[in-house]
Amino acid sequence: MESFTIRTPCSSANIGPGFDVIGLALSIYLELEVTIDRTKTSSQEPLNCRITYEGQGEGSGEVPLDPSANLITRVALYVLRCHDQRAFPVETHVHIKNPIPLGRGLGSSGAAVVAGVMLGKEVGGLDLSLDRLFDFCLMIERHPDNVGAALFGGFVGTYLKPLTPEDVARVEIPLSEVLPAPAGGVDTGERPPEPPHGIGHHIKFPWSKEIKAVAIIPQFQVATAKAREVLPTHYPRQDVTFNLQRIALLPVALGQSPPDPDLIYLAMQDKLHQQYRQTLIPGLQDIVESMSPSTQDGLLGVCLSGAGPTILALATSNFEQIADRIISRFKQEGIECQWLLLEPAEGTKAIRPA
Ligand SMILES: Nc1ncnc2c1ncn2[C@@H]1O[C@H](COP(=O)(O)OP(=O)(O)OP(=O)(O)O)[C@@H](O)[C@H]1O
Ligand SMILES: N[C@@H](CCO)C(=O)O
Repeated sequence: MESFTIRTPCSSANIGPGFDVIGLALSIYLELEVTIDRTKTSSQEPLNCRITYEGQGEGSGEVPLDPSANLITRVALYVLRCHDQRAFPVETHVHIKNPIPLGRGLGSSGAAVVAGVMLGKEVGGLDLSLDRLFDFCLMIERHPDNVGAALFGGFVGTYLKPLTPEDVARVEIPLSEVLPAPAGGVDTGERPPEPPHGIGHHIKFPWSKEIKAVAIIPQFQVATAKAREVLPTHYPRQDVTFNLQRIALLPVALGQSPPDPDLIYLAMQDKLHQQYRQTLIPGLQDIVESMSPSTQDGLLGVCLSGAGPTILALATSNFEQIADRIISRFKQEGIECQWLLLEPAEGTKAIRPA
């Protein structure tokens, strides 16, 4: 019996001004426990793959367990089919352990996509570099910040290379043509469109060891697609300049030891997405504007995590006090929250027993 575990961190995208650019991998991990029984020659399971989901896991009862409908296994099948493997090896079992809350701004879909490409690589015995896996991720999740952080780990800046018009057309292929058909769909035997080479790139930034991340997680979901629909298609020039000025500071400010709270607070301001998402996340604007290092000891800065509704506070101390203030502000809106103290995490790994 062959067995291995894939471990992928959650992530917080944007960190204020770095919309669709900056990502931070954080210490909650999606784990896939994978076994392949190579002694079997045939399987009763659809696509030779049985999925089980840890009972208490986030998304349990919500996430489909059919391998042609589950995001993780659909992504793995996409990678396999690009390499002329139509199904999983006989007989594959994927047990999903997921503590990452879904639709909360902690990169659950990014983690699922990254875990999926790694699953495809491992079960298919494919020789694919992390950079090539990033290309596959970007055919599915079109903004690079969450998948870049989840794949490579740490605090990253991500960027897309300018593509030829032909490649632009290829990356804009509808998801339905990239991912295998969901349950009930017919396998036409066709090869899906492969990603162009080197679509996405990343650079790792230093992270000051003193800085921890307090994640305040409201008990409601905001789908990323919805949180992108509320954004304008055009921005005033002064708002773009505002973000450019801050993005130039952010990686330097968060890498300095000891951290400079006033610089970090300034560097985490945003005018491109947070104010528009207030319509979906009651209290958001007040939370990011009302707390600062001068009113709260230990605080460095506050922002929306990804597309929300989670709030990310960066801090060096007084974590519980900071979380309590944000939780009580959400309470005024009738919203309950939980909070977690998180640290930067390493990237995705496939771990095989020694
Ligand atoms: N472990 C998982 N297994 C299968 N599907 C998942 C899993 N995790 C997330 N998903 C899918 O991703 C969706 C959530 O993705 P969405 O992009 O809306 O939010 P998010 O990734 O949690 O937040 P953000 O992108 O703002 O950080 C879920 O509704 C589900 O369809
Ligand atoms: N950069 C993305 C992250 C969410 O997945 C956004 O803010 O929409």
